[in-house]
Amino acid sequence: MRFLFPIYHPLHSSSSFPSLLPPPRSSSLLLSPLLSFFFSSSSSSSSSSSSSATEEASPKMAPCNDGPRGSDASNKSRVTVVGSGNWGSVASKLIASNTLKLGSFHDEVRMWVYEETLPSGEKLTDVINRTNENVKYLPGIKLGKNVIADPDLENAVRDANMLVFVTPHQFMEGICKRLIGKIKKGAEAISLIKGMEVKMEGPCMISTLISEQLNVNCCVLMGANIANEIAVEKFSEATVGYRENREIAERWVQLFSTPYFMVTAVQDVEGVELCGTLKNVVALAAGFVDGLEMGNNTKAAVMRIGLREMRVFSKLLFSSVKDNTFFESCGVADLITTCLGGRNRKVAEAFARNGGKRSFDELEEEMLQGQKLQVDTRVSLSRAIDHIYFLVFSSYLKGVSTAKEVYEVLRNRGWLELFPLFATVHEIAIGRLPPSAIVEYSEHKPSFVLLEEVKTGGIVLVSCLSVGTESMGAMALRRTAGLKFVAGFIEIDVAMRRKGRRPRPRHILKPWNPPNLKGLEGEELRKAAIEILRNRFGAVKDPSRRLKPDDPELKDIEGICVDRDGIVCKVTPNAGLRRTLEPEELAECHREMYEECRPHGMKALELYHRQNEGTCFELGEVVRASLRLLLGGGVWHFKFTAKPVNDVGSEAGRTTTTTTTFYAEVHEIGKNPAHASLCFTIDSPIVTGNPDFVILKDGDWIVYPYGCTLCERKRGKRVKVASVPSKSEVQPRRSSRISAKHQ
Ligand SMILES: NC(=O)c1ccc[n+]([C@@H]2O[C@H](COP(=O)([O-])OP(=O)(O)OC[C@H]3O[C@@H](n4cnc5c(N)ncnc54)[C@H](O)[C@@H]3O)[C@@H](O)[C@H]2O)c1
Ligand SMILES: O=P(O)(O)OC[C@H](O)CO
Repeated sequence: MRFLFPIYHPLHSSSSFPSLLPPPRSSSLLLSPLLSFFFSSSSSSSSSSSSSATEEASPKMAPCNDGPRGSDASNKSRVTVVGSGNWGSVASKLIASNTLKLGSFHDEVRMWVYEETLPSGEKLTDVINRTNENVKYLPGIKLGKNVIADPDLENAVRDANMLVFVTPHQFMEGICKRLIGKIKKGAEAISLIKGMEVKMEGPCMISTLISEQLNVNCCVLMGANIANEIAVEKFSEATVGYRENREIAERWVQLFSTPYFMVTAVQDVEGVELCGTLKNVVALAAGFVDGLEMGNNTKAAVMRIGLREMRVFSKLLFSSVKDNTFFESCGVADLITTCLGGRNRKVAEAFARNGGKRSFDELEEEMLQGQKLQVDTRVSLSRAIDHIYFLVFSSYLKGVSTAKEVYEVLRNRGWLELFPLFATVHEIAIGRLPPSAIVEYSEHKPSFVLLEEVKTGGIVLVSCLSVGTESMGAMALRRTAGLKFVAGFIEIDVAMRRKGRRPRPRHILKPWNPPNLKGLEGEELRKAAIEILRNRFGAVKDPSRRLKPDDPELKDIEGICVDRDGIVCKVTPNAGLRRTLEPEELAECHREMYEECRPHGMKALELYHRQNEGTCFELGEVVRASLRLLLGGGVWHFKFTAKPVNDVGSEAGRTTTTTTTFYAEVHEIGKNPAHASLCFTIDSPIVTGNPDFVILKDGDWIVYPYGCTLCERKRGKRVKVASVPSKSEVQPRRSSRISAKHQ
């Protein structure tokens, strides 16, 4: 028997496999107008069954035949495969077998070939078209007579409605550039490429690159798919990841599914793509273990840790990534197959056997027969540059370049210690560590645990420099450690800055701060903060000293972060912020905070306001009340327009209409809202003052710090225009104080 378990394969319901699954659904989804670009009216009226991509992955129920073969040719989908390597050729074979059967596709499948001259002197394209075999990348396998090799990229894609991208990822940027403006309007794309690009702005998934550059929707298809095995029709599975349009995902499922290639769809493009990408790094680790003959238990351990790093990394990069995706073919199955039988594993094993003395490039060239680059001296200059780039900077061995790319991300985001396996693999690959280091990182392991603890309500110690940075601290944490909500803060303002100026102590203390910090200001606060550093981290032996960014005493504190002004601005022993955010990132944090949190905050404020009509509150109370109403922690952002200052008793009766932005943060310790604390900071070019606030209502919210000074900019200078009354002058008419702390 070929399979150990019964399988219903819907595309071929005549399959001899017994069905365990429900019968195929009707084809109603295929009739959707959304798919009109795919389907002719005749094919729509087909009585065949449809596949249905569901949010939860489920075996697809694609029709045997989605329309009569005689469908109107003008409405049929044309498929082009961009790429013709080992997997590209197998993908073309799979697709070609289906386009012959499915009425809504043109029979012909175009396959773009990166032209090469074979040792015989013939062009690879000509040989493929003559023999129906990719003699270089998939020898011995007939692709199907309807696969037409085309060396002209622009020509190959011109008429395609469905584009399948399957080249080594390093080439995609160049390919996309060439294709801008050349793609048919309304075309759909899918990427089979395992890898990612790391740009200045951060990591970029290949599907995103394709979508953005070519202005197309792009799904992904990944899975446990060693091409040579699928080429000889050994059973395997794959996962299509889609963003929103599940009907399009179904169409891809239909195009790829065969009795020996079972495709399911999940609504998680990033998750699927990251699985396919990151498992290559783990496969290198597995190869090192094999090369060192460490045995199966060690290999399994490396795979488990690798899977965990894959999941954490993916979720930190994209909060939308779903856990279930890791149980699909693209996840654990691809990880296993690659760690058992992939090329990455194979070359990594040889690397370790050679004690890391022979480079990956050298081994790859020697071992991956038929799948390595041969520089063609007759290629054009741009091709030659591509070749050189390819030889120098990249490798067919996706794992090696992906390990480097992942490492870049980890380093940029301060996550290196959170991902010891990923980091170690790269360091071994570049010769910085010996292969044996693959099992020597266990001391870093607690980082994971603590990261997760933080997520579920642990305490993060944060020290912030100045007004505004506490919000940023929260956002920075969210960015660098991927925390959805910051569980709690202790803020300490440890040092002051600006040369030549007397340090101006500021403090923003949380009600739940440890007693030794509460109410402290200035020098006292600084000393207390240093005490924390001393006691908790064993740093800062001389408390009278000002801390510096590169202070040797801070060097061993995990997670220390020093801000641009040279102030220790954050200590997160385990949460992951290892650097100061760049200005653009700060701006991004502001934006995120605004977009994500504003609706909740405004809703809460409005609700509270309605319940307390005409009352004058402290902002803190409103926020505390908001917290109670929403029963949640988090970081909320409020934006207020400052009203004429005479509303709050301006001296001169002058007005200012500058928009002022406040950030209100609500922190939660554990899940108990009664233990919530809050802080709020003001980030405004016009308002200075201490962090107590008054709100007056006059058609709109007006929020000012008590006793603040309102200024206007005149000829570049700040000029005082009004003072807001002090707290004692503005007594709330009705105080509904809710002591947020430890009630
Ligand atoms: N091979 C597999 O088993 C397998 C399985 C699943 C996914 N994948 C993924 O599919 C993608 C393609 O891999 P593959 O195995 O088809 O390729 P491959 O490694 O077998 O072949 C490399 C391909 O790159 C082409 N190439 C060389 N220089 C080029 C250039 N300058 N510009 C454009 N193309 C150039 C070659 O012509 C060849 O088609 C990769 O992302 C890989 O991770 C591979
Ligand atoms: O041979 P590898 O290591 O490139 O892996 C091949 C495929 O990605 C397995 O799914």
